[in-house]
Amino acid sequence: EKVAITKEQDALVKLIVEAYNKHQIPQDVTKKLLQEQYSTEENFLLLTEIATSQVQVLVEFTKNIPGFLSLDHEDQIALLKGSAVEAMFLRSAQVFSRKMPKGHTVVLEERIRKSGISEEFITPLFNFYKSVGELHMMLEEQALLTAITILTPDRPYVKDQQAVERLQEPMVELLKKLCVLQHPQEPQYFARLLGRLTELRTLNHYHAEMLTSWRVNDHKFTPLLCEIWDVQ
Ligand SMILES: CC(C)c1onc(-c2c(Cl)cccc2Cl)c1COc1ccc(-c2ccc3[nH]c(C(=O)O)cc3c2)cc1
Repeated sequence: EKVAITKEQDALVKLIVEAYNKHQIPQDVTKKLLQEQYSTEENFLLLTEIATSQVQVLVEFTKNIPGFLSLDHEDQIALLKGSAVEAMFLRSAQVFSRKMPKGHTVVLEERIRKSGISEEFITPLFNFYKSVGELHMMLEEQALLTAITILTPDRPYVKDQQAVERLQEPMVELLKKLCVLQHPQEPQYFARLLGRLTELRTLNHYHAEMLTSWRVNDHKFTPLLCEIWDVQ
């Protein structure tokens, strides 16, 4: 039967996209990608600054997700902590595929490759970036997929999982409809998007190892990253 977006769904996607566009890393932070030195230390410090700014952006985006602020406050924290790494992988991957301002993509890749991350994590990391790039996601899809990732009910320490499911389900239904409408020639497109969420979960594991190896080499993180990643 004909798939159609309801008035409510149209309002929801507009709210999510507006929040997604409104909260971006400030230019003065990302333009440092082109300016600072290229030592492993400098790269790590710059990526730490960008990640910290990205977390702040993520928190603001999350607060704009309809219904999120009505959740139990401890569950709000549990969802943010549980999804931060996945949301940042998704955001940095989308930025790669959306071709950042002149040359940022190449420079960001260079700095990630030379920031003290061991080779065994570099490969899955850039495979993920490539698989997201190949999807050529539209802005609405990127914004909804990020909101769906954040509203994952089975994160550690979430008490009222049903309340989170009630927020996530309409978003998944909406994304499914959008995929059918915007990619009619590719019936598997929605399934491929959800496949990325599964791949994101595996990256969480790699990231925990990345953090450990950085800490072993006495790398310092910012207070916000320590809080959201439970390090130091
Ligand atoms: C603490 C640092 C070293 C760190 O630890 N893990 C990761 C880490 C890593 Cl490498 C990979 C994936 C996830 C994490 Cl979470 C990072 C660096 O994290 C980020 C790197 C880049 C970006 C990012 C996001 C949006 C952007 N827009 C632009 C622009 O130019 O417009 C640049 C940019 C960069 C976000 C997080």
